[in-house]
Amino acid sequence: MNFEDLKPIVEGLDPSKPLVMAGPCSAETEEQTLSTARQLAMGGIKIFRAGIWKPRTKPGGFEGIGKEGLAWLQRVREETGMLVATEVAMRAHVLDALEAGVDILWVGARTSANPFAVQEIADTLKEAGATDVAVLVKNPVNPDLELWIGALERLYNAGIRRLGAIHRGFSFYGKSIYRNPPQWHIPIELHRRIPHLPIVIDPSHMGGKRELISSLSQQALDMKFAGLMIESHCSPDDAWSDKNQQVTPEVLKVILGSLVHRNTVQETESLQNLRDKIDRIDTELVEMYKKRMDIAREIGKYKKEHSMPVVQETRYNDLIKSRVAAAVEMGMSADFMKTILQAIHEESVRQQIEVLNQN
Ligand SMILES: O=C(O)C(=O)C[C@]1(C(=O)O)C=C[C@@H](O)C=C1
Repeated sequence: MNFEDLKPIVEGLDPSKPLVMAGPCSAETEEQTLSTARQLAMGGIKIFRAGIWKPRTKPGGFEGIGKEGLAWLQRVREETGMLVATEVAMRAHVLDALEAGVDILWVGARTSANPFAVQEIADTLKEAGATDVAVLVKNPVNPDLELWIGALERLYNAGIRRLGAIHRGFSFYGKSIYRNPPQWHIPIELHRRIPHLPIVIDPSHMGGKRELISSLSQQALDMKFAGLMIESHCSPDDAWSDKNQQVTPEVLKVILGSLVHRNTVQETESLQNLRDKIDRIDTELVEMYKKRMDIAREIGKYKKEHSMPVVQETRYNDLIKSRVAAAVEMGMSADFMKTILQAIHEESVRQQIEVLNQN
């Protein structure tokens, strides 16, 4: 599926600028919704987001104001002229949101991980003849690119052409500075696979902390993603959900104003020279890997003759330790070097198993 006939998420916005959606995690009261919306509109925001139905991890928390909040979104639309967006997770949400004239629906990370729920949303939109509404699909909580693409395909098959993706980072068990680590290679691969699909970055959910919003937004722009969805609340510390990751409209304006837009497409000779150097180094690297694999195969023969197991943990651990230390010394990250060594080791083991199985 090539998604070639996609339409813009919304009409009338400058396509050379990132699309910015902002608003509170949840619509809590009419006053909080409208006050936030008015301030955002004054700051130049054109798309207002607010959660009405909130899929929370555990029961007992604030699960969204429900249908009542849709009337507040309608008021936001009428008063400020902003477009409005909310999350839908099932048929009833879709029907209520469509009836209220919501412009953009998004499918949340917990829902996009469930093909039955996504299909229900897609079928409901098709049955309602609402294929011109914009739908953004958040990545599934787990880093499964195919599942994410599958969700997009279900909506595309239902006739949705104002389609986009939202990258909000992936669930993670353990310690990380991020609430949902970005794992940028996954949205980069999504862009490679579906180049026409706009991908909006959600730094609020990625970082989980307001201090990280600015740097994550800058990274998103530097990687040329299509837009940003940032949580903004008129009084973040009093928010009923996700208070740590929301900023006031005023702070949001400062963050957006300080982002650097690197839009130059012109390529000079000096850039070409640098790229030529990288090409040569990459060629050398590939040749070096080949040499390394040839030696690994020789070791494979030795292991076959001496009935030694292929994986040698002590050697492998020593090797990681020394290479990682050297890389860190040279200013590279330990994770980067570990990832490379793991990939090399995997291929080395694969080659040796091949040797072992030869007659
Ligand atoms: O030193 C060995 O025994 C090897 O087979 C080489 C090698 C490697 O690629 O560096 C591969 C597999 C082992 O687990 C350890 C190291």
